[in-house]
Amino acid sequence: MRLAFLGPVGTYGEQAAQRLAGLEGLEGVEFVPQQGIRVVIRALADGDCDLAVVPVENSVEGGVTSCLDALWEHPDLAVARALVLPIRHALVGSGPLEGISEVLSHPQALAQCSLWLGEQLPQALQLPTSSTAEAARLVRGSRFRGAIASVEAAAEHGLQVLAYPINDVPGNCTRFLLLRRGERSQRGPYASVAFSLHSNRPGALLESLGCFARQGLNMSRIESRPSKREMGEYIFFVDLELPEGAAPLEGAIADLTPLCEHLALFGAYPLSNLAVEEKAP
Ligand SMILES: O=C(O)C(=O)C[C@]1(C(=O)O)C=C[C@@H](O)C=C1
Repeated sequence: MRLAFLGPVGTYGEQAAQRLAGLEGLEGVEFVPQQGIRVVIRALADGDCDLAVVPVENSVEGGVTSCLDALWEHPDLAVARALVLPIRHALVGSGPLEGISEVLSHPQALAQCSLWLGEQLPQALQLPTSSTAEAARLVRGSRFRGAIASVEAAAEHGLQVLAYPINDVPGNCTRFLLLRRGERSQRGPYASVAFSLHSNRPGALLESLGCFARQGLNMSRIESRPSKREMGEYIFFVDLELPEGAAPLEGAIADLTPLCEHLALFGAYPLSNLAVEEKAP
């Protein structure tokens, strides 16, 4: 079984992929690194891989927009499981911290460390890369370039840890999804849906959210993304808690369907939260 993740080795995506494969009880998994989140999803959609792991939301920076857009574009993909991973960034490199004039990393990681960078390396140029581990790979051999990546990525790519932890919020964590092709389940403690509405009129969004409220479903997240067709037209992404099985979800979807131009259930699935487990005594 081939599992696509955001490469190269040493990304948080790889850590999440290994944990999620373990939680699914999968054996003999071949972890296949890819060059970007959209490429990860395409590897699954095109049949090159059987599973994919992608980040969907960070506790500080919010939704990973490329993941949300790709889910909307691929109705053949389903969410099988979710995992919240604590994210503890390090500044890694080969020279002393004082000599660093360029910092490379994934834009999400640069944003998650922006206060630290502003205080410790205010003059350094910030350069975006396709992943944190790619940044680590690129700074090898340089004394003036540093990367924001995990401590594991530093070891993987033969770099020193120059500062740790450097994320601005101590509880920084990212939610990852395990995706597969095929039917989207309606059974599980969490569900993700997205919809676009027929009409842009007063109360239209309120009416659509009422479908969840009437079934007693708690929304754990709502986020809108532009439809990309015209200004002011949106797709709404909603995560729901399903404490009482599939029936309330089926009821909500039945009520919501006539209000929507397009409605997609990405699946109902279990979620493991390693950030909560880390805090537990
Ligand atoms: O670059 C990585 O290591 C990733 O796994 C990507 C990613 C992201 O896209 O959010 C994952 C976790 C962190 O939030 C920072 C970067």
